[in-house]
Amino acid sequence: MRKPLVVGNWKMYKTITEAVNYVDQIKGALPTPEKVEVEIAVPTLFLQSLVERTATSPLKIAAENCFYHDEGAFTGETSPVALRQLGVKHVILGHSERRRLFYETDEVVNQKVHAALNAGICPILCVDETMKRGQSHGQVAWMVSQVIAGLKGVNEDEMARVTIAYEPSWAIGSGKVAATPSEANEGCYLIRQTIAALYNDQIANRIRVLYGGSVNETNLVDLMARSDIDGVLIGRASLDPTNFLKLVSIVSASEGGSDA
Ligand SMILES: O=C[C@H](O)COP(=O)(O)O
Repeated sequence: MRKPLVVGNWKMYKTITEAVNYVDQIKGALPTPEKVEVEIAVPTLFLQSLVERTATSPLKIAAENCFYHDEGAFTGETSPVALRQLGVKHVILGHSERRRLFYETDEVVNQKVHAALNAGICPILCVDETMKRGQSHGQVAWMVSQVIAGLKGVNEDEMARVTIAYEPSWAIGSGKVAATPSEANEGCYLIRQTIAALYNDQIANRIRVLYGGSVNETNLVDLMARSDIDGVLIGRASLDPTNFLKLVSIVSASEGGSDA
């Protein structure tokens, strides 16, 4: 059984005051980490302060991005080694917003995956589809190609630290147009099949695959009941602490559909 993982992605929202208030509000109210793992990915500016505030809490703080070199003349970038030293465990890589707005290619994402793994950080590799699958079969091939390219050179041992997030960009950010639970599950299933083909069934059954895109209170129960969805990456609906806690409790109460 794969343990569910809930990751709130704040993107570029909140001030440090809002961030601290939010974390103080939820850090003592979460289910035990044996039932569900809960993280929030926050802007780099807030990492140190929030990691310190959550040191004894089940809430973990993740990074939204990192660079693919450990150090050097890279103005404005964030070293994965420095993240690790802060106590950050997960980093989101290859989010569709970074691919689209910051021109991150598959090669860049793959370099970042390696840099994170080498630094001792667990990557959450995001893969995307830009339009509904029924509208273009090429979308499936494209999504699968991002999995293959993003994981190029990652060995079997390292795969134990990788999480994949299926985030169709047509479902991101609207709060309304989510993938249906069966579409979301199909995307996660395809990713798992790709991992089985690239590695083996054991690794495919062990890896956590998250769904992201307009997750909310209404669709989360159904999403979590699906066999290949091991958790969620939540943007907009994670911004309000009370709402985020509600979503975490839905995942915690889910029986989980995972097969492994
Ligand atoms: O990282 C989170 C995803 O971009 C989903 O965002 P959303 O829940 O606002 O659609």
